[in-house]
Amino acid sequence: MRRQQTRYRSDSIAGTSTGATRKASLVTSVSNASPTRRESLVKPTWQHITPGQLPPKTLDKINGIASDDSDDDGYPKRRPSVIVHQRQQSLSQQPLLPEYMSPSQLYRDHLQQQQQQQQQQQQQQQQQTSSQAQSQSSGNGFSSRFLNSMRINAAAEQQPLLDTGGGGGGGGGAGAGGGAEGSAAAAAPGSDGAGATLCKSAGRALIRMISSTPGQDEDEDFDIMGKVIMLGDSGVGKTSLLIRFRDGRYVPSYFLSTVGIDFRNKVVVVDGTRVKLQIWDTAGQERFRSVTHAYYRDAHALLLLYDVTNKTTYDNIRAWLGEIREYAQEDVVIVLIGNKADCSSSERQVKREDGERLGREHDVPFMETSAKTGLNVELAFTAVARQLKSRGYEHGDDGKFNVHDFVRDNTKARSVCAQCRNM
Ligand SMILES: Nc1nc2c(ncn2[C@@H]2O[C@H](COP(=O)(O)OP(=O)(O)OP(=O)(O)O)[C@@H](O)[C@H]2O)c(=O)[nH]1
Repeated sequence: MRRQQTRYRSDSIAGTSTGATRKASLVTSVSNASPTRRESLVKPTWQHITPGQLPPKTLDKINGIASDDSDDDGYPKRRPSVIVHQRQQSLSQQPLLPEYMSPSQLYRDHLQQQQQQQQQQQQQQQQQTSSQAQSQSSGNGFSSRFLNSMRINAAAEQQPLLDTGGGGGGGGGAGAGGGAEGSAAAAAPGSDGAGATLCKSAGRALIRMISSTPGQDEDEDFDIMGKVIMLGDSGVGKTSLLIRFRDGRYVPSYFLSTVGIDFRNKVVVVDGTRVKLQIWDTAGQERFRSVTHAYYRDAHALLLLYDVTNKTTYDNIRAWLGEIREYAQEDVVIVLIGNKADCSSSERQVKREDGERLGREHDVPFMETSAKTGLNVELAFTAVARQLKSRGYEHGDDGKFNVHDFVRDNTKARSVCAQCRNM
């Protein structure tokens, strides 16, 4: 299914959100930094990506990084400390949208665009209602079938995102997930590229705004809270992985792309300690990059994803690491994830060994996951939760948790799901 083509620019990483020339290097997520990690980082360069389609040829080489990442530039290094709360404390004061989202002109512009699009849709809807079953809508060229399917799709998508019951579902074939899939499949063939783009943005944006309404989990009690950000190219499966972890289900979303940024909370119990993960799902598309940069700085952990069926997303991991060095804290926990491990070997473009090598090179734990089958999804978030708990050692942990060992000991081998095998 066609997804919007995205072009990454190398200049998108040139500036900082603060305007300061920050050159602090991201040394490691653990205290004994390996010098090889610093030296192996290469200059971030983005490549073209067409999620869901065959990627363009990988560049022959990626440029070497300027080694001006010394720590003595005087930039104040703010270390994110794990927030330790007492039980029964509520998160109800949390803003619906964080205050530092509003200064982003990019995001405001985008919201404006969406409002215009929604107004257009409402007008279209009124026209359709008055003309009773007209098959083609007048005006901007989008068919009524397309617009209807978009509404159905938004409604179907909204349900699982709002559902905090977690109810197992799995499989993604039934209920709301199935509805989303069905409407997506119905809409796409009838919509041209521009239509698909509108649908991706408008549909998902609407969902995001609605689903950001404070939910029942805000009152959940916890001992430790950590902010986790999911990063990676568009289409690697960040949203799918989050939904799988949060709700235990897989929702195929063929042409819906995340707009801006959103978060979900989930409490993970680690040896009796309740660790609340505030998980931020970012948009992989380059046009939202400046929005998400603002969130790196106080993140405790980053899940950095690539798609094992798309080599370009793997190649871009180095550029992502460059951004992390630029914007995140030095001691942020990073977990490298190769998602869509359920897919067959004929679809696979990145070997597991390549992921392992990249992880070693940058001194970050690596695992392959599948949002579709659930493979290692819990592990990814549990590893982060354990690491955060380890840092909040006043709750009894000795602080000697080793995330590398934990991931290595608990990673399950990939399995190919029957559906993918038959694709
Ligand atoms: N086979 C398979 N498909 C997956 C998996 N995870 C995600 N997908 C599919 O990949 C596509 C993109 O998934 P998303 O979760 O929307 O990707 P994303 O990284 O959030 O994309 P952006 O929101 O654009 O940044 C969707 O069609 C998903 O159904 C997986 O583990 N296995």
